[in-house]
Amino acid sequence: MVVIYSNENNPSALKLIIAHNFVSAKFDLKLVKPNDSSLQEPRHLPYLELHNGQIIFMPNAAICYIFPVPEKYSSQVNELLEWETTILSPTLAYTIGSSVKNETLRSKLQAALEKLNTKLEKNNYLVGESVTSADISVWCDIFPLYKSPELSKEYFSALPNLTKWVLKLESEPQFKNALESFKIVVGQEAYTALLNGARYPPPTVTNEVQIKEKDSPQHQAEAVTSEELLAAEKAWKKDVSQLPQLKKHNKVVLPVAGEKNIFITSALPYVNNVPHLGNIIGCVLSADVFARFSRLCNYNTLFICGTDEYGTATETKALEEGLTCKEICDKYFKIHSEIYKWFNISFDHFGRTSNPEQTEICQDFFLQLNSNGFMFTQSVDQLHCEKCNRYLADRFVEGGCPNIGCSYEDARGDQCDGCGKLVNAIELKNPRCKVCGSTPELKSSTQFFIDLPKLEPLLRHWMKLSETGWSNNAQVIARAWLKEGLKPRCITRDLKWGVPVPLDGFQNKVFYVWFDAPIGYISISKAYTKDHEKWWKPAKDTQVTLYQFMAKDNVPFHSVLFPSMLLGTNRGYTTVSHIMATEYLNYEDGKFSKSRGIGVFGNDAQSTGIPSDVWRFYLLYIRPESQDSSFSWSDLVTKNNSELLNNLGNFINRALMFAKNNFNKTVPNMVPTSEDYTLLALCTREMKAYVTALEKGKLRDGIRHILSISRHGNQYVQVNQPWVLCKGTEDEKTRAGTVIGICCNLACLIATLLHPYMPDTSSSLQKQLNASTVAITPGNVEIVTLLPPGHKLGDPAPLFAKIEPTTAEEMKKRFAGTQEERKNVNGKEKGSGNNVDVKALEEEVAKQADRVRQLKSSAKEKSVWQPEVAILLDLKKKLEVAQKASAVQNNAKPTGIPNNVEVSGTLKSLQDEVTKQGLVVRKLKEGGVEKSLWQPEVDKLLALKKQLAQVSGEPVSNGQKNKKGKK
Ligand SMILES: Nc1ncnc2c1ncn2[C@@H]1O[C@H](COP(=O)(O)OP(=O)(O)OP(=O)(O)O)[C@@H](O)[C@H]1O
Ligand SMILES: N[C@@H](CCS)C(=O)O
Repeated sequence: MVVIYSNENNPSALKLIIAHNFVSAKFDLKLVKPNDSSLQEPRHLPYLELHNGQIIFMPNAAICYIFPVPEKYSSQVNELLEWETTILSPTLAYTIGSSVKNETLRSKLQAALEKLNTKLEKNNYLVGESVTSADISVWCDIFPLYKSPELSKEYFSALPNLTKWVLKLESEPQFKNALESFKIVVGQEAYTALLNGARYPPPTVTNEVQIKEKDSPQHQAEAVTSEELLAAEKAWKKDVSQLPQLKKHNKVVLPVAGEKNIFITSALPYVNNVPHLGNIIGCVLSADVFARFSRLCNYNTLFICGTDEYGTATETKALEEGLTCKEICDKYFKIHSEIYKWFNISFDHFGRTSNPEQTEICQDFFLQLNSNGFMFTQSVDQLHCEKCNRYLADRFVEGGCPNIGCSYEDARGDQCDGCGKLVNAIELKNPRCKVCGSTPELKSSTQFFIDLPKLEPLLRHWMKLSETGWSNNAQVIARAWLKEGLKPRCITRDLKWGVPVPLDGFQNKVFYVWFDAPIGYISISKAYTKDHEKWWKPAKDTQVTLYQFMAKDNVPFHSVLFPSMLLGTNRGYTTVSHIMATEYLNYEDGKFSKSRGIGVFGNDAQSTGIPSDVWRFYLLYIRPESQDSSFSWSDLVTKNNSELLNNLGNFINRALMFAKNNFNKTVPNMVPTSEDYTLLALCTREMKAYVTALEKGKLRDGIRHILSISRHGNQYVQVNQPWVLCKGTEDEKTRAGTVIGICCNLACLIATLLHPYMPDTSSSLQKQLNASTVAITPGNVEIVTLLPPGHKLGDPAPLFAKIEPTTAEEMKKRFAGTQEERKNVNGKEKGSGNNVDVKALEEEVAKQADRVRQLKSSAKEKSVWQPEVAILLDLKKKLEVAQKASAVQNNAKPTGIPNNVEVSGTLKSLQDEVTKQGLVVRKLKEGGVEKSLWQPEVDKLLALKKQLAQVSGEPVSNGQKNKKGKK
């Protein structure tokens, strides 16, 4: 059951109730007292508690969760919601809620209402043709204003569209019903409550709470307790020379007795393609943020990963590219390594499962489990293709889905993309070999099985002790597996590419990829250090905590199969204590897919010119933590421009520029008042919540707490107006110094907190502050004076650049379809379409060149025009490809193709020919035949590839000959 928790009269709760009235799902509403000790930290009311215990605190996020925004309006709605949070709501609170009248704020409120009035000139709703979250949120803000006759007269009399809209919504059943069931106060009282913290109820009774009314309006609509205030003051005055220093990172990290030893792995990516954004956030990026945070806490941290190179995913790719499996692994290992480097993933070691250590450890594991009685053999029916003379691994066979109710024709041998369910290859209807298309036959073969039912009692006992630290989905998935009862699992295959089974009679078989893949964690750490057993079999006085990051589909293997293997050896291996599994990231509401080439891939991200830190930020901001989430280009642009540029960047740049221009790049003398300690107390709250979130692996929440600190900072600057104070009396000048000094210190704190999320930005900010990263002490989170008065700052520079909103549409177009289709530049094989594409691209290039020229001549920073230059270069490259392809089509047959190779006319059939010829070459090479026999076939393959390259405009994908430069 989803529950809305609120105190009485809370206007933000009204928002959630209205949103709830728009959907059929039924939630519970629980009215609570702000000082109820069972309230979830940080006790912001209202909040939404989901089925899985997840809490959503931000009212706008909760509205969008309850009543999702239609995709096509998401960017407009998000922009309005952002404006509501940062401008409308605080302006209302300060202007109407404060007893002190302020003309500047009054006109700001008037301007905000006028903006809404203009928006509603031609429309019935703020966005689109029906109510969205934006209408609900804004309406609840201004309804109490409209309901006060006096205030209504003052603010609404000249705003007919806005008035009409308020009344129209009030009469709609969802609004009417909510107002009847949940009373709110109207008029000034509503906004005073907002200003004084009704929205953020304090944890203790009101008389202990500092609610201040001064001459100027408060900078926060929140209250802090006297304890929080005292603690903030004490921390600020602390002698910082005693603080723990950040430990130096050892070249080889080993666990140490008595210390916190954190061992982190991220799922080992297959080498069947470039990783896409889903793979990146699901595994390596999430693990990286956690590893960086762990190092910031001075924990002894080891982070390893590597490519998962065996199995049919590799074989399929090898066939597709006409390379050997080894060549595919080498090629993609390099590509993966480069992409992760670009994303700044801080592995201590990035290895590969094709290393010799893998064979040694994997075979040893098997023999040990076998001798412990956890293996048995059994005859298995498998599909065999006579024509290819091989057993067909799951990925090499396709056919009709056997699952009831699904009629998908192209189900894979392991899983059906139509219904998403697992498939047993031998049950496929009308199976066909993916390589040659012929119908395979059923044949028997003896295989090894791991006896999971026999291991089940050990596993159950272990799981009871371990699962509490797992993400919720990991617990649910693992329990579901156990509930069904474990079944034996076949762990050998009749394939060549893999770790050979080390037993007589089985030499032609290899281990199934999911038996060997998790062993990769051990072999990769062995490749990193010969002392790897200190991590895997720690001494009695040394505690190692293993965190494993992955997406949900990997959970069964990490929660059931691998632990069973480890327990079954009975050698005291370290087992996982925290399975940190994400849900799935979707691509603009479709599914990312590596094998099908759908979505944005690591190299695509690089080619956009958007810095890797912005990618990291956005992926973490939308991390699919408790449910699937969607990557959307327009949302990426909105979040960059609102959160990074307008919020975070604006706060930091404002503070540092002000210090440069008015205080000679030096932290001024600071004389903090209780108002400043209130700010510090609020930021301490956010910092504590940040540490708690990160410790639990709630990376998505962590970044929001950093953004809240800069939001507090922006409000503080806005209210204190140091630019005015600076021109005033000596006291006012001192006050300006205090404000700016505190802001520089908050910027320094942000630089540290940002390090796990945006390492480049963090170090660039540190350079601007002339400071270094400080350690975080999770047991004692406080804000100290990191930059004392007199500290010399560096040179300020903008941290983020605006991304033009038009970029979203451009990128959406550019990355539509599959990787293959993109390479083909909008379907060259359709013949006449080509010249049109060339023309369209020429126009795009001209337009983009103009944009770049204008930006450069407007003397904007390089960081502003650089992304646009990258887009231009990419467009030019595409144009060149399209021009070449167009020339090929117009000339019927490309030059340089030997006569024995026919030009097939279509790109698709050429690709098929390359795949088939690749298979012929591979079979000959792997079959050990003489070079004189396979060389002519290699030549034919190269000629075909060349022809394909000319038609597709892509460079020839090299075989060894090219690599060695012999050609
Ligand atoms: N959309 C996604 N969101 C988050 N994690 C993902 C997503 N897709 C895959 N992963 C994770 O990335 C890793 C590699 O996945 P995999 O190679 O199977 O990619 P894939 O795109 O799902 O493959 P395919 O569609 O080709 O079967 C796995 O740990 C998987 O859980
Ligand atoms: N290669 C697997 C993970 C192995 S740990 C995957 O990418 O899903």
